[in-house]
Amino acid sequence: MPRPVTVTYHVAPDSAAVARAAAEFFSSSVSAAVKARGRARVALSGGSTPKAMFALLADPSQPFLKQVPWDALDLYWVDERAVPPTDADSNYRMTNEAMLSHVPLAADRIHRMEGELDPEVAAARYESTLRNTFRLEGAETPTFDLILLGMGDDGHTASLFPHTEALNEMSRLVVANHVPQKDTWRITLTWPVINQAREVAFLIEGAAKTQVLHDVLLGPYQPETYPSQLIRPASGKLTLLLDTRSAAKLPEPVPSETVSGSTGTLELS
Ligand SMILES: O=C(O)[C@H](O)[C@@H](O)[C@H](O)[C@H](O)COP(=O)(O)O
Repeated sequence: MPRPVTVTYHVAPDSAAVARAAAEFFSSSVSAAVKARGRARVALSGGSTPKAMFALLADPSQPFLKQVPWDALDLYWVDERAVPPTDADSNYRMTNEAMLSHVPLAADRIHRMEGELDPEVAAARYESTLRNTFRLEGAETPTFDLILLGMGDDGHTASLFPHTEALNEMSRLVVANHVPQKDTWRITLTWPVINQAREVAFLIEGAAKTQVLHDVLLGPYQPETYPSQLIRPASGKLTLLLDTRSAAKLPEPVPSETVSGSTGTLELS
C-alpha cells in the first residue's frame, strides 16, 4: 500500500495566475534549498503547462530573474522525448527557448537527457550523470531539492504512462519507456527517485484535467491506470499548483492568507 501523504493544493483563478504561483513556488523552494545546503538541484517536466512559468522566471520585468540564485542551481529533467534537442517535441528545446537561453545559468549546470541517442543508451548515460553529480554510492537514490511534475489527462506523470513497463521499475534511477499509446519512446526518472525529492509539486491546469485529477486524488488506488498515484513523496508532503478549472471537482479550498487564490488540503492514506 502507498505511504500516507498530505496534499496541499493552491488554486489560482486562471492560467496567468497559475504560472505566477508556480514561479513564486520555484523561486522560494530553490532559495530555501540554497540557504539550507548551499545549492539546489531541481528536475523539471516538459509538456505545455510549465512554459508560461519558465517565461516568467526569465522575464527581466519580473522579480524572479534577480530572486533565483541561478549560480547555485543545477537543472535536470524528469523526462524527455526520444528526439534531438532541436526537435519541436523536445522538452529541452521548450525549456531552453522559454527560459534557459535568457537566464544566467552556466551550461555545465544544465543536465540534459540526450533524446537524440538510443533511449536505452540515453537512460544509462543519464543514470551515470545522476550518480556522478549527486556522488551516489551503491544503490543510493538521488535526493532532488525540488521535482516539478505535470499530469496528463490519462493520469500519467513524467513519462510514466498507464500500463507501461516503467511503472514496475523500482531499482533503476532512469529508464527508457516505450509508450504504445503514443507509439514512441521516452526517457524518464523512475517513481522512487521522484518520491525521494525533498519537495514535489504538480503544476496542472485546464478543464481537460478536472476529472483525472479527481480520480487520481479521490478515486480508488489503481496506479497501473493512474500512474500519478505512485507519487507519494517520502517527505509525506505533496503540493499541487492548480487553476479553478482543474480543481473544480476537489473539495472547496479556502481563501489563503499567504498566497493569491485559495488553498485546500487532503490526507491520502
Ligand atoms: O514530457 C512530457 O510531456 C511531460 O513531462 C509530461 O509528463 C507532462 O508533464 C504531462 O504530459 C502534462 O503535459 P501538459 O502540461 O502538456 O498537459
